[in-house]
Amino acid sequence: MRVDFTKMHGLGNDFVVLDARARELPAIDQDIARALADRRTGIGCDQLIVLEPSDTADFRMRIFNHDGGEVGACGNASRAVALLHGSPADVETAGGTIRVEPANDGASVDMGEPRFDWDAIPLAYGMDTAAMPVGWDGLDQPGAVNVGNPHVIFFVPDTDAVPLETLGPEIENDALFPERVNVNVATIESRTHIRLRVWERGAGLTRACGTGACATAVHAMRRGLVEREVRVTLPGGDLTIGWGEDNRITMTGPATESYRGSFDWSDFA
Ligand SMILES: N[C@H](CCC[C@H](N)C(=O)O)C(=O)O
Repeated sequence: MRVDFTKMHGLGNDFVVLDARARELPAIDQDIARALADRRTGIGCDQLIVLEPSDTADFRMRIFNHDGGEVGACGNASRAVALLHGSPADVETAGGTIRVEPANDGASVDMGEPRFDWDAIPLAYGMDTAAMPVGWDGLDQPGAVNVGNPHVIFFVPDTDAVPLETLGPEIENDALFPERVNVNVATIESRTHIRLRVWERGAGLTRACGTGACATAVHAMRRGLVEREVRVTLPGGDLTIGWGEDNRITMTGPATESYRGSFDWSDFA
């Protein structure tokens, strides 16, 4: 069975997008997702995105990390899907329903409301998620926010000085995080500018993480460190994050279609 795909990215965080809204695809499992995401033997991407019909929204977006794990949110992919869809839409995800609005060379996404309760992150036991009494090798007193997926956020003097390639997986897989976690290290450059690097759960170091930018901005706002709209600079570029009086997070930034292709399903199944 030949299957079409669209290769896309948001600030270098890249995706293989399969559109199963008009044509049903065979069942996708962790093994197939991992095989397609593999950069050596597959098509290669940080996340595999599958669009499907939905009973509760305009359509459904399923998100599989590079390691095959299915997760609840992907900010950069939400903008890519907005560009692909071409008009405003409500999109069902495992982490909640979001609203995407395509704009010139990207999109704005209403990512919904952040969750701060320890058991909504989730954490293995109760604590103050605005200033957690934990630390790892010089990274301490983080915050935690769920924006459809779990994030832990550390403020540091210099994001580039943090050995995220070793500390990231250590924290990602710590027993404190029963569903693992995305690890954010951020520097507050000003009241309207944050610099951010992310070790992503199930994908490792990526060029950008949209939900990481949302979680980090909201945590910094919660601590009173920045205004309610900030520019977040990731290795791949900038996103604008707002946290409205309605408690909803808005993320605005670029999205890019790289190329279109097709593959034979039996090569990966
Ligand atoms: N690694 C994330 C999913 C992708 C998030 C990131 N690519 C984004 O743009 O939000 C997780 O396991 O929750």
